[in-house]
Amino acid sequence: MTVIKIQGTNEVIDNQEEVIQFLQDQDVIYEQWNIEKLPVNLHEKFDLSSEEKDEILNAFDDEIKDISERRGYKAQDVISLSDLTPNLDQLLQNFNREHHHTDDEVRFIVSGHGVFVIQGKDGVFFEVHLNPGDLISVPENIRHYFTLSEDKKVVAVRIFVTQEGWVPIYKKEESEIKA
Ligand SMILES: CSCCC(=O)/C(O)=C/O
Ligand SMILES: [Fe+2]
Ligand code: NI
Repeated sequence: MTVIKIQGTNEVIDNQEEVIQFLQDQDVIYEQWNIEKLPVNLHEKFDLSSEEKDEILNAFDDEIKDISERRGYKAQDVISLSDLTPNLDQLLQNFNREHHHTDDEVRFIVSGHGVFVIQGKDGVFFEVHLNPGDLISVPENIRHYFTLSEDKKVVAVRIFVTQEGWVPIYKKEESEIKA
């Protein structure tokens, strides 16, 4: 179940229809893909060989092709973050710093959990708590950051237009900096 928490308030949205409506109002793409397509040997597996990463991409090939045709994405890969990941702390420190990208940021959660914290249209950040089978796209130029959940591990498919459009831009635009 995907849950949204509005930061700085006690507001939690856990009704799935309301979650979908909330994200749609924020122009955040949210989809659920059938996670049962993941081969059993890869369930909750975090130390992945490049062959196993390809197996994940193959398992969701139809869905990846479909969204790529709809949205113009050109490439995909698989990222795994867990205590087995070299430089996990450094990677998490970077993901955890507020930033934006010039392309949208598409992530499909395969195993584990993750939390995207996204700046809403009213300026208030909201947390999206994601589970296996959830796909999210943070819109281009929208400030956000990412953190792991309590299990501290995730496998995700990353789908993108270009590597350049996906570079994190940490600094805020001058116009966004309040005096
Ligand atoms: C779920 S993938 C890890 C987060 C990430 O790749 C990213 O770019 C966050 O902004
Ligand atoms: Fe990002
Ligand atoms: Ni769970």
